[in-house]
Amino acid sequence: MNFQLSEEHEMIRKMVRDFAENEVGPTAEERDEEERFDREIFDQMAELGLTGIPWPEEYGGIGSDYLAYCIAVEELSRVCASTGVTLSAHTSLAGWPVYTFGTEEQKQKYLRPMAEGTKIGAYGLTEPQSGSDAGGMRTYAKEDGDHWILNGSKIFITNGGIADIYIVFAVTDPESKHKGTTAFIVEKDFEGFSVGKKEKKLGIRSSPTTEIVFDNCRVPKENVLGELGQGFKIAMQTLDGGRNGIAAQAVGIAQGALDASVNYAKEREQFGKPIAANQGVSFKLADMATSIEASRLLTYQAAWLESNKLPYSKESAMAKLMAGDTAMKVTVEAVQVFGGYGYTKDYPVERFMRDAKITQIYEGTQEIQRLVISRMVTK
Ligand SMILES: CC(C)(COP(=O)(O)OP(=O)(O)OC[C@H]1O[C@@H](n2cnc3c(N)ncnc32)[C@H](O)[C@@H]1OP(=O)(O)O)[C@@H](O)C(=O)NCCC(=O)NCCSC(=O)C1=CCCCC1
Repeated sequence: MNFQLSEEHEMIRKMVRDFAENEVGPTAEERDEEERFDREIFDQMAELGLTGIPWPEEYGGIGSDYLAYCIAVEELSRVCASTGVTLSAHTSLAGWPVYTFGTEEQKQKYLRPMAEGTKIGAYGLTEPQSGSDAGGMRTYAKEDGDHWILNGSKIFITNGGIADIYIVFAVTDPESKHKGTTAFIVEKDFEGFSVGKKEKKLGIRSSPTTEIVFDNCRVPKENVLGELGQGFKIAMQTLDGGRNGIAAQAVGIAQGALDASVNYAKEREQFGKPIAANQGVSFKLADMATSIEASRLLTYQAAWLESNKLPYSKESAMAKLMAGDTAMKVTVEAVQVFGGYGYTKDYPVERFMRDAKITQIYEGTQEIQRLVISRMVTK
């Protein structure tokens, strides 16, 4: 067993950290305030190869692995969780299903531009009536000659409105329950596709979250992803890998909050000494650091398993559960270390705290992670 990252992984971490600190961090607070997505940052990520980390060069990627991708999401989220999730949804939720289930033609047409970063990807599963119960979706697809006609809507779509390519799930055979769902690749310019309401959110405010609407949306038959009726399994398998990305995002948020807290605790003096000299503060920092390290190890393990084509559904759910709870706990503690200043926008910890909350909700709530884990440990 080797816990040392490879030279390639260390190099990717250093490259992304430099980029995050110099290009992403300085505008994070402003973009959060203005709820503004910055396409230029995405384009810079594309130039660095970050938009296609795990995909082979033949599909426009840099041919690295899922661990390198998680390290990138972690480092981005250490300064800006919105940028972290933009990359996570783009890679894990849009790129992955095309790479795994797409035909050669679909990979060249859709994965390549996503990997090269000329197009942005998104994933549409959740509907107003079906969140945790993903199988309860109502978006319906009907055959019409060479096309499928989609009707319905999806909500809470990360990268909604900025994405060019949407991986969408719809019922093609209502009689067959889970086996009656099919995955489609929908382009933003397809007739009948539109972007609906944009959400105003507590956190990850510079990552757009919207509704997407299908009003007799015409999808060519060659845009069915995988087999007819295979959609639910594609959706679930996609989420397994997506959870690694969100676990990495949570680790990054928590690390950013810890780093800020350590610096502050060493500088801030009360009663004639730095507050870090008090065990009431330094023990908090010790607990924060320990939970982050445990979350990181679970996350890297899940990403390593995925990279090595070993089963990882349980491990990715565990990583997301542990890291999401850690991010929430650590960021609340970070605000406490900063005291009154932590509650203001003069320091980043209030943003980290707001951003952390979503990691306990999306890509499956913590309760759904427990459901997935408990089903696997009791089977
Ligand atoms: C886990 C879950 C609650 C399960 O459901 P049920 O009990 O209805 O389904 P069940 O009876 O477990 O299964 C049906 C078939 O499906 C196969 N399968 C299940 N998991 C998997 C899997 N992991 N891999 C392969 N096959 C799977 C299962 O074997 C069965 O097949 P069979 O009929 O036996 O042939 C599922 O619904 C879920 O997960 N919800 C959370 C959604 C949720 O997480 N959104 C998140 C939306 S996206 C999002 O939040 C973000 C997007 C952008 C970025 C940020 C976040």
